[in-house]
Amino acid sequence: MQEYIPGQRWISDTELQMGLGTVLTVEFRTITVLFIATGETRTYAKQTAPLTRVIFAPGDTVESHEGWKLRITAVEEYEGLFTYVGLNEQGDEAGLEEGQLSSFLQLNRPTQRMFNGQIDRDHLFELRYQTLQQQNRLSHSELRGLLGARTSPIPHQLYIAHEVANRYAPRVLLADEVGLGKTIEAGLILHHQLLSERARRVLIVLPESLMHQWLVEMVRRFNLRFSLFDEARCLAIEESSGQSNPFQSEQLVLCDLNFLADNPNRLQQALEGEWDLLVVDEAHHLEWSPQQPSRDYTIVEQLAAETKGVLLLTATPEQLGKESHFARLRLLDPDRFHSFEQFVEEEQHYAPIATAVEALLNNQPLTSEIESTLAEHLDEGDNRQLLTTLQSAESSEAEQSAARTALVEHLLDRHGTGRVLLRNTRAAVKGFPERHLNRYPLPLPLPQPYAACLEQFQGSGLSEPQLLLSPELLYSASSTPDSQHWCEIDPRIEWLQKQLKSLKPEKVLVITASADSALDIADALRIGSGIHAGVFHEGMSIIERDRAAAYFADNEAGSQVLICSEIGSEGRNFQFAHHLVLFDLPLNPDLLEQRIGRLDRIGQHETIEIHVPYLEQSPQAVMQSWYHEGLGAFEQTCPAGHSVFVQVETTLVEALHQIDEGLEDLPALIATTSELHRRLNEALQQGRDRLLEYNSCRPHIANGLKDQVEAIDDETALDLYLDGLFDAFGVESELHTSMSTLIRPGQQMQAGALPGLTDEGMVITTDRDTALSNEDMQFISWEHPMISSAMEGITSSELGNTSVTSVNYPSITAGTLLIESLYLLESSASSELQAGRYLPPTTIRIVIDQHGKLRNDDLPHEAINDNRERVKRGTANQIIKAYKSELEALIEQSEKYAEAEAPQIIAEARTQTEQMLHGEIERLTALQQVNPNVRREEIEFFEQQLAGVNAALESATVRLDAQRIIITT
Ligand SMILES: Nc1ncnc2c1ncn2[C@@H]1O[C@H](COP(=O)(O)OP(=O)(O)OP(=O)(O)O)[C@@H](O)[C@H]1O
Repeated sequence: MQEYIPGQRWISDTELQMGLGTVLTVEFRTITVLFIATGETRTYAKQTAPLTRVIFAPGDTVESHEGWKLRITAVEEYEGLFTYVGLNEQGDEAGLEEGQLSSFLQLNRPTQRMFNGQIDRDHLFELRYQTLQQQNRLSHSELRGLLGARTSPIPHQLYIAHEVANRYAPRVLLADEVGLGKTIEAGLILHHQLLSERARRVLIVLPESLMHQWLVEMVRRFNLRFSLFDEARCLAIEESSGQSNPFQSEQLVLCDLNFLADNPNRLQQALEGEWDLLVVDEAHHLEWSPQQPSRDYTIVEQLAAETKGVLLLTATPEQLGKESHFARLRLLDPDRFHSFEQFVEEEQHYAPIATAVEALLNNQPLTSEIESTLAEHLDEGDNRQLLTTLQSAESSEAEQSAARTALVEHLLDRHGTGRVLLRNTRAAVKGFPERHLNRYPLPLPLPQPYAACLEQFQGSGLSEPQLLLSPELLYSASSTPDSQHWCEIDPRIEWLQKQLKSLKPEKVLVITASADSALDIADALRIGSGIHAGVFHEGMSIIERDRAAAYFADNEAGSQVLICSEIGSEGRNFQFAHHLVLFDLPLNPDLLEQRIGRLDRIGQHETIEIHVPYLEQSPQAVMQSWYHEGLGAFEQTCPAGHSVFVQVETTLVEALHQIDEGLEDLPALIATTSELHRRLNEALQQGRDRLLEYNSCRPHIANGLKDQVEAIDDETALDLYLDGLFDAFGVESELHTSMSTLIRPGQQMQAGALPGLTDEGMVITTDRDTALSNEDMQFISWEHPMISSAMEGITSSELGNTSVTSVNYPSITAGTLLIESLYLLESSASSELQAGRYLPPTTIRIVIDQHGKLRNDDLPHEAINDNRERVKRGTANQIIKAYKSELEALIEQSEKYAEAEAPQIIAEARTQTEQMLHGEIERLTALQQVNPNVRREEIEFFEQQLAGVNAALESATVRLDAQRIIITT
C-alpha cells in the first residue's frame, strides 16, 4: 500500500475533474484529501482509495498555483514530498514544491501509458471516442432527460418539461387539466434535473393515496428509485445507520403530507433535508386565508422556503378559492405575487395584454392600441429599445423576430401568471374522446325515511350541504339499530345492481362521497346479486388500496367494479375503464372534474359513459340539473365552473335545502348560471386563459421537440454503440424478438460492469413503442442508468485511451505517421456554481502528421474506422519505441492546437452564461420596479454567480483524454 503523507498531491481516478488534490490528514484507516479546484474534501479508506500519486518527471512542464510554468530538469524528494527543479518561462532556474502546484493541473495519462507499452485494442479507442461524443452531445442536448423516459412523446408535455427543466431552480405550478399528464411532466423535469446534476436531492410530498402510484410511475417510466418514508422507515434508518436525520440518508424521498403534519420532529428533519427540488401533488389542498392558513399550506410553505426548486401540481388550482390559489403562487414566487388585491385587479386587464401577445406572436402590425398597451406595461429595462427595433424599417427580420419574442416573454412574465403557472387544456391539446351523459331519474315517491330527513332540513342552514346530496348519510346518522338499512330503501342500489349486470363484462368505476357508503354499497351488491366489487377508501391501508386498484385493473381475473370513496377521485389512473357511475354528486364543480378525470385521461380510447342515478325531486335532482343544464360540466371540462359556483353558491345551497320551492326556482337559477358561465368563459378566453395558453404551449416548438425525439429514436447510433459496449464488456446478447434482445453476463464480464445486469440476464429494447407495450422489458436509451454508468465507467477509467492502428487511405501518403488525439476542455469549479451547466466537458479532436501539420479534415474519424487494419501489440510497441522522441514532440504540438481551440469554445460558453444569468438579473431588476419586495441581495446572488462562472470558465483546462497512433500503408 502507498504511504500517504500530508501535503502530497494525488488525483482521484473516479473524479478526474476535481483536479489535483492535497492530502490533508492521515488517520489510522482513512485519509482526507482537499480538492481546491472544486472546493471539495473527500475522506477515503486507505486500503481502497481510488487515488493516484502525482509525480512528474524531468522533461514535463508544470504550472504553479500562481500561474507560472516550470520545465522540470530534476526531481528531489524529502520525507515523502517532492520538489521540482527546472527552468521557468524566463529561462531562470527555479524550484517548485509539490504543494505549490496548480490545483487545476490535469494529467496526460494516455501518454504515460503509451510509453509504458500499455496499448489498448483499437475498437476500445473507438468505444471511448463514441462515449465522449455521446456524453458531449447529451450534455448539450436540449432534450436531455426527455429522451429516456418510457413515455410517448406528447408535444404539450415535452414543451412544459423542456421549458421548466432548463431553468435554474424552477418554481412552478403545473396545472394542466385533469389527466393530461402532470405526473409525467414532473417526472420529465426531475429526470432532466437529476441527469444534468442541477438537482441531486428530491422530496415528493403527496396524499397517502397516491404514494405507491408515484413510486411505481417513477421507476417504471423514469428509472428513478424513490424511497417511501414513514415512521417505521425512519426508525429503521436511525437504528441501523445511526443517522440522526433519516431524510439525509436518501437522495430521492417520497412521503405523505399527513406523516409530516402528524410528526413535528420528522417535519423538522425534512426541513433540514437540504433538498434541491420539492414536488407537491394535489396542491389544491393547500388552503389559505389571511386569518387561517391551513396546516398543509404552512408545512409546504416552510419546505418551499428551504428549497430552491418547487413543483406544485394540481388540475384544479382554484378548487379551494382564489385566495388559496394566489397564496400558492406567492409561495412559488413571492416577488412576482406580493399583493392579492393587485393580482385580482391585474386579472381584469389581461385582455389587452393577450391581444398584444397575440399580435406579436402572429407577426401582425401593431395597432395604436397595442402600442399603447406595450408602452404602458413594458416601460422599463430594454423594452423601449426592443420596441424600436421591432418598428424600425432598418432592423433585419432576425432582429425583429428576436425583439418580438423578447417582448412576448417580458409581457408574459410581468403580467398574468407568467412563468409560474402552466396549464394545458383539452381544448388546446385536442384528440380526447367524448364524454356521454346517461341520466337515470329514479321515480317518486322518495323513500319515506329519506323524505323525512330532507324535510327536517328545509329552512335550516345545514353547515355541510354536501350531506343533502348523500341522503343515506343523513338517514344513517339518525337511524336506530331497529331501522331498516339504507341499502334496503334506496332505489339507487337496485338500479346499480341492474346496471352492472347489463354492462357486464365492462369495467365500471363507482364513486361516492363517503367510505361508509362505499362499503355498504359493496355489501349490498354482494348479498343482493352476488357481485364482488372491490372497494377503495381512506379506511384501508395503502397496500390494501393498491391491491384493490390492481385487482380492478386486472382484465383476466379482476373485479368488474371498483367502488371508491372521494379519495379515489384524485390522481388515480383508471382509464382502462370507460364507465363511471356517480352514485352521488359533489357540491364543487372542480371535484366533479376530478372524478371524471379518473377515466378521461391520456390513454382513454373509448367514449366515456357517465352514469348519474338521482332521486327525483331531491337535492340530487337539483344538483345534476345545475351541473348539466347550467354548466354542461358532465360532457365538457368546465374551467369557469368554480368561479360560477362561488357566485351562485348561496342560491344553489338554498335550492338544495328547499326541495319543493327549490325545484320551482331551479329554472331561474339555471338560467343565471348558464349566463354567468357564458360570460366568465368568454372573459377567461379573452384574457387569463389566452395568456395561460400562450405560456403553456407554443405548438410549433412543442411539435418540433416531438419530431426531435422521434428522429433520435429512429437513429441507429445507440444500437451500434451497444454492440461495441457489450463486446468490450463481455456481455452476451441474443435476439429475443425482432425488436428486443436478451443480454446476460458472459464469462469474461467484470462483476458490476453493467449495474443491474444479473446472472439471469434481462430483455432489453431500444424501441419506444415496444417498451411502452412491454412493461417487462427494459427500455434502453442513452439515458438509461445502466448505459450512463457504463459510459461514466469508460471515461473515468483508462479503457481505450491509447491505441495504434494502420490505415490505408488514398489521400494520405503511405508511411505517414499521425496522431489522433482527443482532448477534453473542462472547467473544475465548485459544484455550487454548476459551471458544468455552461461548459460541459467538450471534446477537441486533433489529428496531426509527423511534420506537425493539422490533418483533421484530411483524415476524418470515420475514414480511419472504415479503412483501418489491426496492428499487433508487439509491432505497436516497436513503433512507439522507434518514434518516441518524434511522438513526444508531436504530442506537445498537438496540445498547442487543442489549446488554440479552447478560447472559442469558452467564449461560446460565456455568451450562453451571460444570456442566462443576465436574463435573470434583468428580469429581477424589472420586477423590482413593479414590486419593491424584490430584494437587492437576490439580484446580487445572480451577479455573483455570473462572476464566479466566468472565473471558472477562465480557468478551464484542456486535458488529453485519449490518443491513437496511426501509420498509413
Ligand atoms: N407521455 C405519456 N406516455 C404514456 N402515458 C402517459 C403519458 N402521459 C400521460 N400518460 C398516462 O396518462 C395518465 C394520466 O397522466 P398523469 O397521471 O400524469 O396525469 P395528471 O395530469 O397528473 O392527472 P391528475 O390530474 O388526475 O392528477 C397516466 O396513466 C399516465 O401514465
